[in-house]
Amino acid sequence: MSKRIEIKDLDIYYGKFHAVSGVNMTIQPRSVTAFIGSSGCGKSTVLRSINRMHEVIDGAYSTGQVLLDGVDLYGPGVDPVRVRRQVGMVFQRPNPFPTMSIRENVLAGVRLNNSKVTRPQAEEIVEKSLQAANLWKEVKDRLDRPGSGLSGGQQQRLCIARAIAIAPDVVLMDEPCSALDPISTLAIEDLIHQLKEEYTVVIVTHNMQQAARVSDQTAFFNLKEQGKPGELIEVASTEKIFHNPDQKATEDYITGRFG
Ligand SMILES: Nc1ncnc2c1ncn2[C@@H]1O[C@H](COP(=O)(O)OP(=O)(O)OP(=O)(O)O)[C@@H](O)[C@H]1O
Repeated sequence: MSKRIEIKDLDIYYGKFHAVSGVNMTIQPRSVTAFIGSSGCGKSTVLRSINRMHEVIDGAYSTGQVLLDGVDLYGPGVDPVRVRRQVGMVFQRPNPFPTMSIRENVLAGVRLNNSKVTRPQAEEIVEKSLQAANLWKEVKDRLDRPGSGLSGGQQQRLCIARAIAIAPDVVLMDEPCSALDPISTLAIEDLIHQLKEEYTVVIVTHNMQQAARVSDQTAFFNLKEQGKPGELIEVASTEKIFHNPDQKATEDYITGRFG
């Protein structure tokens, strides 16, 4: 199920270092939002705050709210492990578990959440997730072979299958194509278009054309100056950000004048 994300007055710290300041934005269900901006402005940090992943770093914390269909992920009593079940994540480098088979890679998160999954249920989840990740046809005859034997692009689609196997509400992607060749990149971009039919998708990308191709909404982050926290400068439809942004800094970045 796809859910709406609302980020309210979000500040994020790594110990004493104030990494990101005052982020406010809404992300609609069944849409793709791209985070763009120069290196170090906090895109990955904000992305990771949407499933509380930044908290695994010692001393990291945040203030403000991240609401999923109105429920604050940082509210009292909310278990971060539960949050990570609702909000899946795909990383820059494909990271299948190398010794596990393709089948067991898809099921890894499912088994953590529910050890009682039956064999027929497991088979159904494997096929459905690999179909949804556009990988089924390529691997259906070798589900027992190691995930590490696949190409880089296939491994990334396997990681996407693993992320969606747990039926999350949101899929986060941190530069999912940066380690891939152009053909594999296009396969992942096609997949992102399909994923938004069922999920809320948020992607960090350094590739402007990719942001323009895959996203409905774009958020531009920037540093006011070195040493200051990153800020959300502007968020709007991708069409507007790329053709008629309100802020000069956005226009300068889009047109390659800086960043
Ligand atoms: N684990 C960490 N410990 C301390 N500081 C960190 C950590 N991770 C990130 N930072 C700092 O937080 C700021 C934001 O980093 P972040 O990785 O979110 O930026 P980014 O916009 O995603 O950058 P890039 O585009 O280079 O990936 C940077 O100053 C970075 O050095």
